[in-house]
Amino acid sequence: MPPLTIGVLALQGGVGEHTALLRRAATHLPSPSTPGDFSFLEVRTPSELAQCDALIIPGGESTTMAIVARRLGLLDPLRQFVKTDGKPVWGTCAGLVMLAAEASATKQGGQELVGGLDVRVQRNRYGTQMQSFVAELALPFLGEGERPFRGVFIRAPVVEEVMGEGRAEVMGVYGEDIVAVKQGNVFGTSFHPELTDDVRIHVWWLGQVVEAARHGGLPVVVGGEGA
Ligand SMILES: NC(=O)CC[C@H](N)C(=O)O
Repeated sequence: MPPLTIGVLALQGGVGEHTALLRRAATHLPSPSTPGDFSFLEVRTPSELAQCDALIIPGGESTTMAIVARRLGLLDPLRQFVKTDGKPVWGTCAGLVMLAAEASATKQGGQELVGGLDVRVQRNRYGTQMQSFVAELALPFLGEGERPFRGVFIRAPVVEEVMGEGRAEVMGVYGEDIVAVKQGNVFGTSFHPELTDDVRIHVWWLGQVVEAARHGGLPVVVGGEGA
């Protein structure tokens, strides 16, 4: 299999942290997925995006990210990457907001989204930066009997509604709140695994990317339109 190029959208937010954890995660994948099987690319232009087999959209500020993406001509290529090409994409925090079909608690006039997940998110569910917290999350997709994952929540969104025919699969909850969700090729988490030194979710996601490449892509489960 040719090396896979994993992009991290680098308009704003926790870019370096994701790249560092991806590099570490690559060393944990079972052979033949050795680190040499991957290259990592910070994505700022449509032509960089076109080189990627998979993409992470990091945390930051989704309104800013959308404005910058629009200015750089990246919004439509991102929509195509996620919804037409069906490439694996993972959004963390603001990245989850970008991948949602709808976002509430958004100022008048709304914000542009990429879409891909048939969900409505509520932004800033737990309040301001000052109300940031860490919570132990049981994440079944990491495997049976795995220890909890330390979820870092910073002005985090939650999935307040799974829309449509419920094609988005709930992957993790915090109390009653949905904080991890997956729909075909699209995965989103409310929290920031890249701000921990726990590689497990990055390892799991890279494993999904490798599987998708082996089988010619993950199923695209027609996602939300974005705003
Ligand atoms: N840590 C974060 O990514 C915060 C997300 C931000 N509150 C937003 O709505 O876009």
